[in-house]
Amino acid sequence: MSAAPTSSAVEASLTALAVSLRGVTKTYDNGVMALGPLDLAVRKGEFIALLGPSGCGKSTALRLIAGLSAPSSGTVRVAHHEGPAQPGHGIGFVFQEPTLMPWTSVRENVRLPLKLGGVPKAEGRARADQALASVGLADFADAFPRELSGGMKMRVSLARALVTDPDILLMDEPFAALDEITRFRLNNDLLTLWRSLGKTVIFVTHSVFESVYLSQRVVVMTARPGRIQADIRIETVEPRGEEFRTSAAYSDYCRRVSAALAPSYSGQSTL
Ligand SMILES: Nc1ncnc2c1ncn2[C@@H]1O[C@H](COP(=O)(O)OP(=O)(O)OP(=O)(O)O)[C@@H](O)[C@H]1O
Repeated sequence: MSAAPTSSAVEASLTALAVSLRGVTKTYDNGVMALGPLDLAVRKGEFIALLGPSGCGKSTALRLIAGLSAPSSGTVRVAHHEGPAQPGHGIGFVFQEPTLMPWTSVRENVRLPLKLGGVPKAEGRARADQALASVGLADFADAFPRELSGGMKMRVSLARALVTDPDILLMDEPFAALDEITRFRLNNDLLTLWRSLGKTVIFVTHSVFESVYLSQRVVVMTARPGRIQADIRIETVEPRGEEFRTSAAYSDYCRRVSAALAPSYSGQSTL
């Protein structure tokens, strides 16, 4: 019989978690049961992909983790915070749309979270420039959003999420609207950033290929109400790069993830 874990061992395993959802459900006011019960644990520094059919509750799960919405039951725990997370505290959110303010510069767009947090202007500008440099846009701080391509706008959105130096980055289909070449480039740049910054990333996507390429774990969700259908660890030589995309291991993982996803689509029209 194995010995019971000591309290310090339990404490150590808890502190290693960035996010934990236990028995979480979400039913909206209109009666739609979007989620759950959902159990999910994400370790600090881990990069996970949440993959599932449209409407299965992926965005709902991110909103609960971000503290933008409350669960109907169960507990959401973010790092050391019990209960609802405080928006903007330790969490950066990147949406599918870059949602930039068209009337002001790229630098001011990135500085916004710091401005709202009361950070002095000079410091905010310096930190915004630093965040822009980290996403390869050092030369575009004075440009306006209308002057940028779709991929560049998404980089600005990423810089804005990083400018507060959050521990956790929540990304909701950020590259879905981009062409494939731009998307691949952003995938690589995101991996480079993740390796250098050591943040926990939860990345929502519809794409099996993207989920396998980016993440250490692909969490496949069922159709609504979203639960965990499969949790697949992607083990490969790190740091992974373009050669991973064309490897046999990559194809094998994509097949496994697709097979795990298939039941979530049963009964749904594919038209
Ligand atoms: N504020 C809301 N009020 C009522 N229903 C909602 C609300 N937000 C989402 N829903 C419903 O909850 C379900 C889950 O939505 P959610 O956006 O979380 O799914 P998703 O997996 O992110 O979908 P997609 O991949 O299409 O973006 C959907 O049926 C959606 O219509």
